[in-house]
Amino acid sequence: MINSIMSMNKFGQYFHEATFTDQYGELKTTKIPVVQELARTNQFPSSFIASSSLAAATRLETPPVIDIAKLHSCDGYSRTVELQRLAEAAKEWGLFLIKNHGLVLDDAKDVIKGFFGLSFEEKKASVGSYKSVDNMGYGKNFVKSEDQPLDWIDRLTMKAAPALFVDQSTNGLSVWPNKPPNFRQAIEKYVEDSRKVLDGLLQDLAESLSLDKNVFLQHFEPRQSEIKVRVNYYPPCPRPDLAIGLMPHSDASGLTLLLEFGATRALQVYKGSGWVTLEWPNDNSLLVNIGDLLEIMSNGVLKSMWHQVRTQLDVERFSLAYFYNPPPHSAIGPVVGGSSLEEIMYKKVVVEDYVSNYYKISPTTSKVAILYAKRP
Ligand SMILES: O=C(O)CCC(=O)C(=O)O
Ligand SMILES: [Fe+2]
Repeated sequence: MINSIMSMNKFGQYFHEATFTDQYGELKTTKIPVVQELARTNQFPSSFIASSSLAAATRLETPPVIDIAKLHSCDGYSRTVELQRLAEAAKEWGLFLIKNHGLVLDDAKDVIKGFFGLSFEEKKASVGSYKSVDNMGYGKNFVKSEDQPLDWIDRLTMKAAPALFVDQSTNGLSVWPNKPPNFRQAIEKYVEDSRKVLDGLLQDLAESLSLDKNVFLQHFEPRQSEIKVRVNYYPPCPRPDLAIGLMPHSDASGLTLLLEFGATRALQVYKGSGWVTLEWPNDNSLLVNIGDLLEIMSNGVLKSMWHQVRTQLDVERFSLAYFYNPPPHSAIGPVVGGSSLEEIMYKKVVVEDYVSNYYKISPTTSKVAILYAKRP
């Protein structure tokens, strides 16, 4: 198998162009092989060998499962118990699965499969071309240099809200694919329906911490809050022992809602002192992550998680990560419970400043982006 490792310049045919600002402030463009095309021909360029050794996760665990029906229940006892479980999950794990959320996932899954089922040329034509410095569009995220180890992933990122957003960095080009023809409609429906679930969870999370139920939600102004949707495709990988699907990171979001299908046991979270592989029932469950912004807003009581994705030899995997953020120009800071004894861990930050610093310094080898908001 090892002789399938080849140098990158043999893969000139199918590539993404990643644009980044180098250490001297100059705009650079580099060519990145398209992993879906490499997987088709069972090729593994050495540029995909991860920099750190990929120790096998020692534990396989199912994250806490929160029942949305119980959170909405008229039965006060059921609701109180579920709120308590929610608080424990968000504090200890920084994530939880949700069930009985009422969301229909089939159309979103179908259009995602449909897009990645197109040929490379069709995919490129479907989304247009634009600079990817802002990590939008079809390509790769977090590419910052020509010699950085690459993730075994192809990604498609769109801004789904505010609805009328005109993005300067894409020079007016729409980053929504026009194939499959119902792609945008299906994802927008999923986004709008999910927003209600996330708004409810923001209230439930506040209540579970004995705070006023709107302390978090009030920052997510409905017309200006920002929603980015990132569709991740991890094709089968010839060397899952050497490559990483998605490098370790925390999300620079308020909340992230994650839908996965295809391979399971791929997402890992750093918990305690090691990586835990998440065992995820193959049903309608979705995963909710606490992002850095909610960690800041909760004064560090809720934790954003450090996570990564591993690849598999013969199974492909899809995921849709939905990043829910307060409006870019708004300022967020810790909401405290009213006790003057509580130590304030974070300062106020403007959301877009936080996010742009996050992208400026990523990728990082540990959870340091949040130091930007730490009080001295
Ligand atoms: O694919 C996954 O399970 C995780 C994706 C993710 O963490 C991200 O897109 O930020
Ligand atoms: Fe993530």
